[in-house]
Amino acid sequence: MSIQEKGNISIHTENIFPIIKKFLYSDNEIFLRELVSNAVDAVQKIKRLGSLGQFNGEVGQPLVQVAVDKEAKTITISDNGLGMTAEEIKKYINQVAFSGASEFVEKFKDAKDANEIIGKFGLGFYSAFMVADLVEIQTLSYQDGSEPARWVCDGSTEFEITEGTKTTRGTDIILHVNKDSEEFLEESKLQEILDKYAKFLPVPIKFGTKTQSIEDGVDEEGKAKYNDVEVDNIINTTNPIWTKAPADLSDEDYLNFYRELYPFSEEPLFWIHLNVDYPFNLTGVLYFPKLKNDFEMQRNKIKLYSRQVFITDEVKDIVPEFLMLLHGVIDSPDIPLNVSRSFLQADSNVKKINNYITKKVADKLAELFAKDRKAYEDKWKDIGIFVKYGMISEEKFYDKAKDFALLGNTKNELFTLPEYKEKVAPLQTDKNGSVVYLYTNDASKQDAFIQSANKKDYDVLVLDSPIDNHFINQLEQKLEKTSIKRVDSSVADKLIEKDEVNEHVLSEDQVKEVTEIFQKAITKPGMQVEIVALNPDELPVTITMDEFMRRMKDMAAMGGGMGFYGQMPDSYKVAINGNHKLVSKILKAEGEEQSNLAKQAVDLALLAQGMLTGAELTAFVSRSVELI
Ligand SMILES: Nc1ncnc2c1ncn2[C@@H]1O[C@H](COP(=O)(O)OP(=O)(O)OP(=O)(O)O)[C@@H](O)[C@H]1O
Repeated sequence: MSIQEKGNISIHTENIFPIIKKFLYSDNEIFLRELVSNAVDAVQKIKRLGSLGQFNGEVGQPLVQVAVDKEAKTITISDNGLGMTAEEIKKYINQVAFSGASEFVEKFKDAKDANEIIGKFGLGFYSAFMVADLVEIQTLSYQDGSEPARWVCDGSTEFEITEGTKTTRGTDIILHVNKDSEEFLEESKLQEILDKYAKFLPVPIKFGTKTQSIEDGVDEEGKAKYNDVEVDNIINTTNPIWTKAPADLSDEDYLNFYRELYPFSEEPLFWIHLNVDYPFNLTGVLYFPKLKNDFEMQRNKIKLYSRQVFITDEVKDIVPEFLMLLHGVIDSPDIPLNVSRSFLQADSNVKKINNYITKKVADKLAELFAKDRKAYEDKWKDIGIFVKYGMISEEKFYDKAKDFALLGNTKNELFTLPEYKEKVAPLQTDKNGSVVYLYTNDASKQDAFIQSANKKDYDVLVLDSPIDNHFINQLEQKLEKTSIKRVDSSVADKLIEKDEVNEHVLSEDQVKEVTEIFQKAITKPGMQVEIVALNPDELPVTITMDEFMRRMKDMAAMGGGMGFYGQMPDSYKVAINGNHKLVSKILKAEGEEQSNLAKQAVDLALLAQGMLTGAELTAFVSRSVELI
């Protein structure tokens, strides 16, 4: 066989392959994605040429094959696509689409992974050199009178084009796998990579064969007979549901697809089919999962595809942050995959896509709410977190969600924001005209406070998830004339300040005396005694932390830039109900009996707050035993 041409791949300066290898080593598995998608492209091109009447031959059954030969240490990717002439190889393969290694290195400085550069430089084909030290192309073009061509290159800038041996239309890419990459000669490894990147490619991809049991007539007893036969192992589904019209799909189709993507997950709550072609192209299906407690585990479950080729499951900048817990697939050829993250954030398509997804999610929730409120309420436990997170982080989402966000109270009733305001405004408006919403973040711990509030016919919301602190702040900013207080931030009578005041039964001197007695009885630091005139039915002693102080401390603890408050010692109010009969009893008592009664009352209040521990708890128990 005579050599037709020897030459240099047109890159200036030195060899780029060592650079490719060095920089891209971490995800060298993408060579298969690149070569298989080139093969798929070639098959689709011949189909298109056929339908345009520019190719009159037999298009045949489109097929891409991946084969491995362990002995020869080769991986071959074959297609029956349009093939290439020797001229085309020179044009498309030899002229690497950038001007040189120096530009490459310059541009690649900020890139974090191979994805970011491979496509950008039209290097898809050359990713083969990440795993092979010799790459061979055997190809036959569809064009009339074409000769088969062979190209071979050992990873230097030198190549060789000769006559080829291919007798049917299409291309074989043969990789002679290098020493470091022998793991790719394992079928299981290749299967895994194909599953990851090629599972939904639009052309059937064959990877070896598999045994299948098929029905073959009946036996003497009339029972079906089965025969084991070898069939092609087609690794992909060529038309996944996101490429179809929603009208052609049933709920079962969506659920099956979900099961295929996340085999061991619980059923999703509902889903949204995305489908736009202007001003950007995007299709996909997003599922609302049933949330578990471990949110981190559930992030990064959205897979990003470009024309059915898997690209990444890091969709952080494409999907709004608050929807990162959704699962599913997004497919868009319009997302720039080959640029750095900071560029992505500024990209106008990405912004539009972000807004579109947010809007679709809001519309879907509004629709579910309007169509079947009961079903929506049943799901609220799971979707509440998305909705609240969305309301906090995206203004536009807040505006839509304010009509379908729900607030739940300690009686397990759910209200929309307007409904809740209407419910509580009559009783819970303070003397300044502000409506006060009360909430608990731990209903069992704050039970005594909840009961006191309920006695006054106040309603208490349950806002006990980690996101609720932020949600409360957001609501206060957005809702007019509304303040939100934790139910234990004050004694019930003072939670909502009214004009009417309870009469004190104590004289001024008695107030002083009671204050002194209790101050002596308290051993914990940071406790402020205050004598208040409450309903005689209320508890004699109540310990509270001021709402403002508590929030500042919570924020400091979460690293919210409130360091100053974080360093402040805890400070509590000890409210003594001057109208309680125990207080008159204490006033009448003397000496040790008096101080013991006061101590006992304070300890009971501490106990109710879960603040009585250690030696103090032990002392309380012995004192209690004495008293009974
Ligand atoms: N299997 C094939 N059959 C026919 N032509 C091919 C095949 N593989 C590669 N080519 C040709 O070689 C060109 C270069 O391929 P390469 O993968 O380097 O870049 P690309 O596919 O154009 O872009 P990218 O892969 O970066 O998205 C292709 O555009 C195509 O014309």
